[in-house]
Amino acid sequence: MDEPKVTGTKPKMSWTRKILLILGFLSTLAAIALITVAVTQNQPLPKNTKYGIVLDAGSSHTNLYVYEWPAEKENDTGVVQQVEVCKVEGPGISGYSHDTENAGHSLVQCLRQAQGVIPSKQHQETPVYLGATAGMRLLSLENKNAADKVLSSVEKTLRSAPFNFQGARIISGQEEGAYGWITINYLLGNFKQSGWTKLLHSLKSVSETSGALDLGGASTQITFVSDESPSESPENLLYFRLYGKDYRVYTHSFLCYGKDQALQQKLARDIQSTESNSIHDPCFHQGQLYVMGEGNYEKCRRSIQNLFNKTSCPYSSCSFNGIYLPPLQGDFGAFSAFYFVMNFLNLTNDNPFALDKVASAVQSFCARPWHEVKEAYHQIKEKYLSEYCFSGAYILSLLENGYEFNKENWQRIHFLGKIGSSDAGWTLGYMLNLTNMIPAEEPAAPPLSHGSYVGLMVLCSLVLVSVLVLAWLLFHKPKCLQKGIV
Ligand SMILES: O=P(O)(O)OP(=O)(O)OP(=O)(O)OC[C@H]1O[C@@H](n2cnc3c(O)ncnc32)[C@H](O)[C@@H]1O
Ligand SMILES: [Ca+2]
Repeated sequence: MDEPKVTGTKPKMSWTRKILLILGFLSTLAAIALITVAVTQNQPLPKNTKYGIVLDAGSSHTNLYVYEWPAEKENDTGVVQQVEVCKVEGPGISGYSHDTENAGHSLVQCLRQAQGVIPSKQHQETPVYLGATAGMRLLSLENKNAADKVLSSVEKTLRSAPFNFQGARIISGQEEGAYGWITINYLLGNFKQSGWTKLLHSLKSVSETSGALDLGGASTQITFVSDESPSESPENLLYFRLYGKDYRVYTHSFLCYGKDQALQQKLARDIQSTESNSIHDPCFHQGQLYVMGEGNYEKCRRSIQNLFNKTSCPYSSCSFNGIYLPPLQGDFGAFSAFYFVMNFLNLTNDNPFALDKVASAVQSFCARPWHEVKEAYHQIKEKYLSEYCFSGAYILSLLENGYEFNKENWQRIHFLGKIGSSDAGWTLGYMLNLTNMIPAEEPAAPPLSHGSYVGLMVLCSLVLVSVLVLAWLLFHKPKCLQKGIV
């Protein structure tokens, strides 16, 4: 058998193989360079943060909120968050009706605090808004001139701050309700309508937004999506188109049914109905000063119930005072004094209690003598402490007798103070609206994030190298395999 001839010269490489070899080598180098550049050089751009300030000029006090958000994502839902809150010293601005000049001055310290939070080079571009609520609504009804002077005073101070002043005005009860509803649903991510969330929402039969219950010092609001059609009371309806979806929202604001005004209404009734010189009030702890507390929850509930006129209703259903209320729909977020009081009584939904348990907890608290309560909670401001019994009973009356929550739907109320880092309240929704940050249509899909971009680069490079290596192996079969010699 002839042996294969062995010659001293190496077999010559074909041109195709040479080109492939060079290409393979260059591609490998390119892929290594790409990966190195993607991982080491392509860092995300420095964060471009924007800021906004809203002052909530409530009846009991003013709060200043600073919000921040990434500039490139401002139209996304859920990206704005609270970074600072400053409680203004002293009363709400309506408390300056006899000292109007000083209303503005009271805000100076909190404005300084905001200057410390926001980088100075961004002060001029940062919008600042002030919205006044029920205290100023009442003052404006009683004394329009004093209310105007208070507003001019706060405007003067806000204009002299280094921010971009955008207005100081009294907002309506409907706006207060609507912006509170927008705030909590924005923060809860209920407006998110992309990918899986969209699919889930379309499968869910329950309401996909949460109703809002706000209890202030001078007014209270109830706001929720209502499918009741046609509405018996169109003036209570608002229509929104947010992130590509339509919402039909019922809202009502009850002036004088905030917890301070309700207490005043009740005490005024007590005074009218008493013949003696001192008031015996079942809503205050026994032994309390000024008002002779009786610590009687049941009697307290009965006397509060008189504040809600349920005798006439021109509609198929009413809350109270002849105001239309459609059937309650979905879950509710209850904030401001709803939360302060229930949180103090340890009755928030972190440990959900049935309605009768809540009532008996308030009952036992009311029954404790004042000296014992004062000793047990000496760290709590006496004004708040002395009123928790009344406030607990008032909240239950408002929810049960006013809005007709019952033991079946009670668990649908969630008492919440904050959502993430942001306080629940109307201010965030107000700013989102005024800065056009809640688009009517869903924003276009965002471009790739930095992480996804790097990942994709690495993956493409690896695929490229693998393909070239495979091609090389196929073309570069050892001679023996090509000739079928094993
Ligand atoms: O909305 P309006 O009616 O204008 O009032 P407001 O904005 O001033 O009302 P808040 O929600 O700030 O407070 C509601 C009530 O709760 C009281 N309050 C505030 N902080 C509290 C706390 O920590 N504990 C108990 N009560 C509190 C406050 O005095 C009011 O009576
Ligand atoms: Ca308020």
